[in-house]
Amino acid sequence: MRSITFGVLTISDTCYHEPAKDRSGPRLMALIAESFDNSQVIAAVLPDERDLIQRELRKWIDRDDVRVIITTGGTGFAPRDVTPEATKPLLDKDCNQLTLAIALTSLKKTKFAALSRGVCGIAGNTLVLNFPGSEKAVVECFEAVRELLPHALHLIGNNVALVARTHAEVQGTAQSEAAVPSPVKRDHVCPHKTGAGDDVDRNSPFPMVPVHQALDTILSVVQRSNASKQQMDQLRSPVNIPPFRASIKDGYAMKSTGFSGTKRVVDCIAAGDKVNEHPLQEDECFKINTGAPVPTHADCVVQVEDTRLLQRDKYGEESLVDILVEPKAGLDIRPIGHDMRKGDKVFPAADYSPVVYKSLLASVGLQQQRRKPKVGIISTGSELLAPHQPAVPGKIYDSNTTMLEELLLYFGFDCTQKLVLGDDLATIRSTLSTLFDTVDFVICSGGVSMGDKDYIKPVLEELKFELHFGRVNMKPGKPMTFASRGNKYFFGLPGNPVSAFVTFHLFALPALRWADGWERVKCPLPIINISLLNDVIDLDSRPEYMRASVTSINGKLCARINGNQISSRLQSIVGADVLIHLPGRTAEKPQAHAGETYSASVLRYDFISQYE
Ligand SMILES: Nc1nc2c(c(=O)[nH]1)N[C@H]1C(S)=C(S)[C@@H](COP(=O)(O)OP(=O)(O)OC[C@H]3O[C@@H](n4cnc5c(N)ncnc54)[C@H](O)[C@@H]3O)O[C@H]1N2
Ligand code: MOO
Ligand SMILES: [Mg+2]
Repeated sequence: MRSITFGVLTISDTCYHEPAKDRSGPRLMALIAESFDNSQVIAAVLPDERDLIQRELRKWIDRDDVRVIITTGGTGFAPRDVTPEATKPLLDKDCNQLTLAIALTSLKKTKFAALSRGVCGIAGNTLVLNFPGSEKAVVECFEAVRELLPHALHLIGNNVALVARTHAEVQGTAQSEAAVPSPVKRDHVCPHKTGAGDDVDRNSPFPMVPVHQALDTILSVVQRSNASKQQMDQLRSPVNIPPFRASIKDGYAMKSTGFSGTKRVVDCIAAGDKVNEHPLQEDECFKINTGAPVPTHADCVVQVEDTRLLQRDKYGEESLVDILVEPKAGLDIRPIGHDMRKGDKVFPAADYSPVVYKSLLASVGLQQQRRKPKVGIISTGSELLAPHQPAVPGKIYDSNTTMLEELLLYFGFDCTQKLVLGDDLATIRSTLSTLFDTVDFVICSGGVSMGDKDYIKPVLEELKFELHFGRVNMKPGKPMTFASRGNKYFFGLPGNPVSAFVTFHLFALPALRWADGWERVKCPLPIINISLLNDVIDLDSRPEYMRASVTSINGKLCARINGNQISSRLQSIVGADVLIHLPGRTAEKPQAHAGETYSASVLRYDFISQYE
């Protein structure tokens, strides 16, 4: 099934200079994704410059896959509002009635809609619609045309085969009848509420949301706790580091008021010794080791390399050394509290790395636990056997419980509960209704797709969870589900082991980090650009997250896909350094080729497998 591409063009001087201020463009993209399965969106932000707008529109109109362009902004009466003027010369046909439909819908909401001069028309095979710039107006205008779009595209195509296909594409179904399309579905009515599918509509009621939108939703729903940050902010050191004046070098401690030349070695001081308080003459010194306490009456250390041994006593101990450099006060001594003073903040900034947290705590003699989100893991499936059980016909070994627990530990989170449940409505219902008494997050695998034993979504609805999304436009991981009730969060990862692996990294991990107070930018895995080594890869209609291993070739990072990518084949995670992000297939770009650069999420710290 081919996807349909929408173009969303934000036209605003302000948004052009500060893209973060663009709310209407992203809102339109979200509306498109939730209304039309199998849609792609390309987007751009331009200033109110007629030539620039026209050039971008022309480029998009010339693309085969772009079937609808929606502009937002620049339709008003201000001198710089030129969107309609930029659009009109490109149109082959005016669509005045569509313009009227938008105007009538908007006028019902506000009389100020009369101040929008947006036009609608057809350019080549592309429908172009001018919407006003405000987010509210964009939602209203989209509502006015949403149900008309499938039929409009159908008619613009004017080709029976294309019409049928377009219809199927826009509806997100594989059916190819060319009947008048029914309105797109948005209601969250789960067909498996009773365990039996609805006979009339056998499609999922959940729109496929784009990956970035799914993550945005998660991070806007999950509450960010500053408990960890506060704990780090408030933690004061109970000790000085070093607690005594410590020698930085192996050498000789002496008085700087003395001189270079011959000195008697009066004693040897090792790390762990008490501070030596004996009087010291200017022609005397102590032999001393790195990390050992500098004697009270010495004020500098001269490293062994800058000395010469002159004599040993009868026991073989050094007795006379020649100091070859001028001793300077403070030389090679770390003063008390040099690295951290008693009462100082242990963490100058929040750092959530368990390595950092635990080692700094250890350095000041503390062992305190950090408050982290409480997480429970569930694997669902009546076919699952624990790895220690003997093989049984019809059953398979459960890899997800182990995988999810190890991933939590790897990323510094704990698993407080671990459960394996059969596909049984009552068990799932009763377990979920009590599990949240003790955990904040449940990361569950399986039971979220279209089977009559996929009970997760109906149980969540029964338990009054809000289902934020139930499908994501990605491969693997399509049935990925996220729900919440108050500050309790449920991640329904698809059961296929690789789907669970990928969706854990892309959604559950960022959510846990966010809940733990991490900065937004640090919540997802780090992303790098990487060059593809495989000759040709056929792109899927869904954006795909392929497991790949990284080779550094003359310093350039390159990735090779790890064999068969079917979501049941867990072996594809062996040696997987990154998830390479391949875009959904378009007519223009059906394949990925060697040498092309793609983004990739780094799965682990030691992420380069080979150097060439
Ligand atoms: N009619 C449709 N069927 C399916 C669709 C769809 O859109 N329409 N989506 C497919 C996709 S994509 C995925 S992914 C799976 C996910 O399904 P569920 O989340 O409901 O998972 P299950 O059906 O329970 O299991 C799927 C698969 O994975 C195996 N599995 C499950 N748990 C474990 C485990 N803990 N360890 C190892 N393997 C596990 C299970 O035996 C199944 O083979 O749905 C497709 N179906
Ligand atoms: O999306 Mo499913 O996760 O392809 O296997
Ligand atoms: Mg299933």
